[in-house]
Amino acid sequence: MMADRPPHSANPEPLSVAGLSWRARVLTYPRAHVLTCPTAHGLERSPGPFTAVRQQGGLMKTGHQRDGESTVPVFKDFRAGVAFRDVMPVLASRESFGAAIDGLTEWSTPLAPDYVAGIDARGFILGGALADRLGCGFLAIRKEGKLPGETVGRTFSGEYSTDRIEIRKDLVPPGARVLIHDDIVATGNSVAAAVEMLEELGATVVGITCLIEKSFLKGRSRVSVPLFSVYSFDA
Ligand SMILES: O=P(O)(O)OC[C@H]1O[C@H](OP(=O)(O)OP(=O)(O)O)[C@H](O)[C@@H]1O
Ligand SMILES: Nc1ncnc2[nH]cnc12
Repeated sequence: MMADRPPHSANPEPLSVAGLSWRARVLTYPRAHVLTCPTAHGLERSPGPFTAVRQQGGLMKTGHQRDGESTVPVFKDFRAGVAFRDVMPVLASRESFGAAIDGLTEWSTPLAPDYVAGIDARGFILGGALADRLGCGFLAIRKEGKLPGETVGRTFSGEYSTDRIEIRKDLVPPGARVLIHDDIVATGNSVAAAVEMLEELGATVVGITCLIEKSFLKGRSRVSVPLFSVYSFDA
């Protein structure tokens, strides 16, 4: 099945992303291809271009931003002395946004989720785009007090704050296959709380994706489901 995704009419010229043109990326990850991807049904599939990009030293490189350090700058005095990684430049760049969503889609497709659950608030941005690429519904895991109706929730502490997150009970069918997405996994306590809440509702959490992982905090050890990060920082 080939592309049914409309051309990117605002930017018709091909863009270079790690040696791949925008046109090539569109053809590689068309909506129709994602929806019918053989791996979603347990068959083999050759690695896509994002795999090749990640093999070049472990960090995604784009034509404009050469490495993760410059793409995801650190602000040291922003929140309680934590090395705050700002995702906004990644999202602001059409190229790095596109390459990130390609990578997240490539990794998630074989897991065949029914829903992407994004964590309030930054997890909604790429989480929503990913749900659309995967042909999934989107579940909002919100901060305390934002959702009507019956909810389940968990309270946890992260790098710089203590928060409570909640999800509506009635929107998660028992047995649903759910992929969790957040912008950053630091301590891992947010995604661990999200896994617990979804499992309490009878869902199966098939995987976790994030844009950035502070791998030295070992957040992925807090969960027992596969976790994928676009950028991983070990300091
Ligand atoms: O792995 P952890 O240590 O739990 O940290 C990761 C979480 O911390 C941030 O949440 P914050 O409440 O600051 O997010 P927002 O700006 O998206 O509201 C981030 O968006 C993740 O949700
Ligand atoms: N170091 C960090 N930078 C940005 N967002 C975060 N959320 C939790 N830790 C963070």
